[in-house]
Amino acid sequence: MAPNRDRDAPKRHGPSRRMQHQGVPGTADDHSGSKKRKLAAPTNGAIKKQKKGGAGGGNAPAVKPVANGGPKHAANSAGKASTKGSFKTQQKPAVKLPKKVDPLADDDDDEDVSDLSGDAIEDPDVMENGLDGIEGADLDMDNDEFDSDADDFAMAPSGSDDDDVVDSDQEVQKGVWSEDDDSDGEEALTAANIVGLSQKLNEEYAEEEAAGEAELQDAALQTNIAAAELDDDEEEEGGKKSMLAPDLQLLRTRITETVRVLSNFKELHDPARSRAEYTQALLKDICAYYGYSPFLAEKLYSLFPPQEALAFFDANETPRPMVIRTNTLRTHRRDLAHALINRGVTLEPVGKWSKVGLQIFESQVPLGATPEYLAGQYILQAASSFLPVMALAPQEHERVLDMAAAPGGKTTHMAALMRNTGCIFSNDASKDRSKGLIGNIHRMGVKNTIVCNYSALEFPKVMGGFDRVLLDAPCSGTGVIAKDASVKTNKAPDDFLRLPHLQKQLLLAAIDSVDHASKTGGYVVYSTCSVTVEENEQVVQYALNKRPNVRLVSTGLIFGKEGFVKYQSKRFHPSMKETRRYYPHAFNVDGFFVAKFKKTGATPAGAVRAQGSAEAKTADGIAAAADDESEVGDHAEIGAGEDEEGGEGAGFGGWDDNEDAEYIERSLHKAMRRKGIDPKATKSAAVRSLTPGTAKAGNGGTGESATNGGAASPAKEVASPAAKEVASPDAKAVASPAAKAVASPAAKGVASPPAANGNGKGKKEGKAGKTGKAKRKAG
Ligand SMILES: C[S@@+](CC[C@H](N)C(=O)[O-])C[C@H]1O[C@@H](n2cnc3c(N)ncnc32)[C@H](O)[C@@H]1O
Repeated sequence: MAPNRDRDAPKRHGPSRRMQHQGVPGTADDHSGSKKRKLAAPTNGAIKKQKKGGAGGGNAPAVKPVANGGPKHAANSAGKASTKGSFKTQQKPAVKLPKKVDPLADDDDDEDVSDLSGDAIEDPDVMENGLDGIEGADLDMDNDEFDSDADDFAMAPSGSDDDDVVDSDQEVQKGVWSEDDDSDGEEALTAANIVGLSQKLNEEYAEEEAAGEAELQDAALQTNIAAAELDDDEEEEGGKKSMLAPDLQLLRTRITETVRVLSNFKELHDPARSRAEYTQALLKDICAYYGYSPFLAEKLYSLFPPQEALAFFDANETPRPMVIRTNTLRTHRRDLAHALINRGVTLEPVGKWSKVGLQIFESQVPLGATPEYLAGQYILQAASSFLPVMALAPQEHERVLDMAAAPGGKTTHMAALMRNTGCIFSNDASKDRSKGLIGNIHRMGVKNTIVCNYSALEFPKVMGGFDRVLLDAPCSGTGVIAKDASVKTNKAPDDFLRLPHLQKQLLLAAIDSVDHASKTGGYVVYSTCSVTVEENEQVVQYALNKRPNVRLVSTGLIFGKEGFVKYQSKRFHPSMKETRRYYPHAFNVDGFFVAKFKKTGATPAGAVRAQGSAEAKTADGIAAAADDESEVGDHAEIGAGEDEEGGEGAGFGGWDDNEDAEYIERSLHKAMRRKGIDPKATKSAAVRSLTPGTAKAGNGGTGESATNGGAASPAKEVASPAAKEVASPDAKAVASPAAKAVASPAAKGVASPPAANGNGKGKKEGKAGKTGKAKRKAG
């Protein structure tokens, strides 16, 4: 039902969304909030960088359409202002591939380029591809995306000015992409791409024209449907739905008109109709036009003012641009661009905010099978997925945990930022998805990563004391509807209770796994590819309430909208402004949410134990779900559990059992059914032990209860030594018993007897939790 084209929509001025730059407009500077660390300087005649004048100077080269430049194809002036001058050359697709031009002049602005020894690469694939020199770059914020591994790459001594761009002689020797003349840099990329881009734009335009024509003809045929007949009441006649397809053009017109009225209600509304009536009518039309369930349409609509909501729904009809992330462990963006352009790929830098992303416009070759791909020089990754890692900003030599890591887009990005030093524990609950994770790690030359397969709820018992933790949480995927339109109809109210419940648990586990005393870190980043408040601000607020030892800090990301401090009747902590929301209509990236916490003190052992008890109880369900393909998608959730209020220390708390009991039960039943057990028919002790009511009366699932009999799960072997070895001071307090809990039947959930320790403690901790809540409650 969702239309592909929208003739009535206000014409976009500028390139189609696919062609638009992603993220921040070109005028933005580099990450302002971040200290930039520079890398090695050039050894042989550094390539000087000349900043382009004007706004967006040095931004990605623009490619203005050459022909048929109607409004739809006007260049995105904001993002591409700096490159207007280069356009003339595009008119001559004789494509004199410039001999001495840097195609990615933008890279020069921001990256430090080291001189690298040409014979330093181990990977034979890389050699085969003719990349006889690999250089790194200082790419994001305060992170350098170079491989500093001395075995692989020889780094030249540093010494350049921060703003200077340096490059190796090797690049100059490549001729085509010489940096000698930076002023030609943008032209070079433009020229190199222009044939493809022009052709693509012309084709797009022709396609749109043809589609428009067809739609007009359709509309002419359908004018038998009067506008009034589109009212739902009248759509049904004699209990039968009209057989006529809804007139999309009429619907669109009516949507636009209703939005116009709602945007200036006082002046424009019909006194006979209330605002609520207008809104209801609009939502019905939105459902009919875009194909959403009424429930989700309303949920998403309520996030924005009417006009913006419409832009959001529209943006979900258009795919985001395809983006690849350069793997700076293997190559340099400029080299990669060069290689791909030579293969007939039309591309340009993703935007000023990233120095590793390349936006793909067109490709003659499958991008998942090029020699460069197979050599691990890049990964196909949505631009928005760069953001959580940029916010986390892992440093070299740190210990980092990626809690929900498969298929590894963010793990491999982190490894590049850390230049393959330190250690990343890359965890995912799904064994199947972990295979892809392992594949990417190998392909991309990542050497500092240990892959594990736990439910992340089991951290920090498995191990703790990390310098940084990324929780890219399983979510509903309301930010990626353009990719997965099934989200429009397959989400129910239940999902927005069950998923947040799991997300809250995971976030507490993430916080408890971080070493607050880390000299370099002590940070947690929470992200989702969803835009709902339930999965974002509400989860973050929950963590603030339950863990007074964290506070929100700036993500350091230079674009994105502030998180909500207020949403409908809900009020969040004022620091929620530090979180960032991303929308397809605003930034041409997938919908996303990023929050960054700094941990300021240890989590009391009791709080961690209480948290752990619930996780242990549901571990079996989690394991079952983890390998259930039907459930595991990029935004699939695995497992949900319960917890008892617990933990030592005022202000710390576990779960609000009553609040969550219903969802937990449902989730447990679901897990049972997946295992082929009818939860109703089999009222076994095991099932009963998992139900919220009985569990509460039990032993709390602490270390003690965990040792009670039964065969150890495979987790035991992994968990015990690891926990002993690496637990941090605050994790240490709980490491041993907790590790046991992982290994024990309690961890397997159904097999363990209910934990003791219940009510008295629960009450006490509940009170403590309230104290924390009171402290944190937003004004
Ligand atoms: C949004 S995806 C992660 C994407 C990944 N960070 C990346 O960049 O490639 C969410 C992941 O969470 C995993 N997951 C779901 N429930 C989990 C749990 N309880 N513990 C650990 N991982 C879980 C899913 O298997 C899925 O791979």
